[in-house]
Amino acid sequence: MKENPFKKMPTILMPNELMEKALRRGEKVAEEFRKKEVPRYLKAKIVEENKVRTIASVISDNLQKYIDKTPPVRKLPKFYQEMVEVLAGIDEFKKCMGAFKWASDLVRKLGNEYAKKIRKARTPQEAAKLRKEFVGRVKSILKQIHPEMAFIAVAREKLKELPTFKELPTIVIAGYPNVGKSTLLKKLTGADVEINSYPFTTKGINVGYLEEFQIIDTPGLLDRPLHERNDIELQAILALNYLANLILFIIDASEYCGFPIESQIKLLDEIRELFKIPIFVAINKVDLADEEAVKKVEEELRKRSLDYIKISADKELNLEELKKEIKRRAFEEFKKAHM
Ligand SMILES: Nc1nc2c(ncn2[C@@H]2O[C@H](COP(=O)(O)OP(=O)(O)OP(=O)(O)O)[C@@H](O)[C@H]2O)c(=O)[nH]1
Repeated sequence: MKENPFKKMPTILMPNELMEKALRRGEKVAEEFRKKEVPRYLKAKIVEENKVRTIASVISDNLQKYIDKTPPVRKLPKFYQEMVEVLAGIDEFKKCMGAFKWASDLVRKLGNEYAKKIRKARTPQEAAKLRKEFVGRVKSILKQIHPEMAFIAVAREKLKELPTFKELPTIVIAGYPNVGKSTLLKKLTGADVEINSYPFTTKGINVGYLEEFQIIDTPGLLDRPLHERNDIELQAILALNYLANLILFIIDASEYCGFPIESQIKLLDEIRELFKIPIFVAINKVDLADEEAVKKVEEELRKRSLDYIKISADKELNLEELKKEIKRRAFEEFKKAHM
C-alpha cells in the first residue's frame, strides 16, 4: 500500500470549536427532553443529565475518531513513516495520539460520573450546578491537550498533501536541471504526467505511468549537489530510497544544460553514495553532443562499473531500448523488495 494514508484524516477541531460543537449538540438534545411529558420535579434533572451525556460523547467520540482515522505510523510503508518523521516527528506524533486517548477516556468517564451525580441531585439548581462543573472540567481537559491538537492539525495539513504512489515497480529520475528529465518523462509515459505537490520542493513531483511501472521526476530535489542541502531536504531525498526500485540518472553530454560533465558526474557520485538501490544512466542529447564528450562520459561510467545507454529524449533515439532496460531493472528490484 503506497496510497497516501493521511488523506482520510478528519479535520482536527481546536478546543473551543470542539467545545462549541458539543455544547450545541447538548442544547439540541436538552430541547427535545424539555418537550417530553415528565413530572416537573424530574424534568430538570433529565434535561441536565442528557446534556452532560451528549457533551461527553461528542467530545470523547471526536477525539477517538482522530485516533482511529490516523494511520498507525509504525505500520505504514517506510516511505510514509519517513515523511511523518521529517514533517512532524514520529515520537511527537505518537505522543499526541496518546494525549487524545487520555482526554477521550477521561471525558467519557467524567460524563458517566456527572450523569449519575445529577440523577441524585435534590434540586434543579443542584443539577445545573453539576452540569456547569462538568463543562468546566471538560474545558480544562481540552485546554491541556490544545498543543497536541494544534500539532496534529498542522501535521495533517502537510501529510495529506503528499502524493499518492502506487504499489508498482518505481523509477526515480535524477540529474541536473535542463538535462531533459521532463522531456524524457513525457516521452516515456505519454502526455499524462501528474504534477503532485511535495512539501520539500516548490516545483512539485511529477508522476507518470508506463504500463505497470511508475516513473517519478523530482525537480528541485535530485538536481543539485547534495552537500548543499539542509537536513530536512536530505531526509526528504533519502526517503525516496523507500519509494524507488531504480534511479535513472540523466547526463546531458552536450552540456547545453549549462552544467559541465564533471559536475554532473559529481552529482551522480553523491547519489550513488546515498542510495542503496541500483542506478542506470542515460546519456542524453547525443544528437547535440560531440563524440569526444560522449566518449568522456562513457569512460567515467565504465570506471564506476555503471550501466548506461545513449539516447536523445527530444529526437526519440533509443527510447524503446531505454524502456526495456529500466523496466527489467526496476521489476527485478521490486520483486526482491517484495519477497
Ligand atoms: N537537442 C536535444 N534537446 C533536448 C533533448 N532532451 C531535452 N532537450 C531540450 O533540453 C531542454 C531542457 O529539457 P527539460 O526536459 O525541460 O529538462 P529538465 O531536466 O526536465 O529540466 P528541469 O525541469 O529544469 O529540471 C529543453 O529545451 C528540451 O527540449 C535531446 O535529447 N536533444
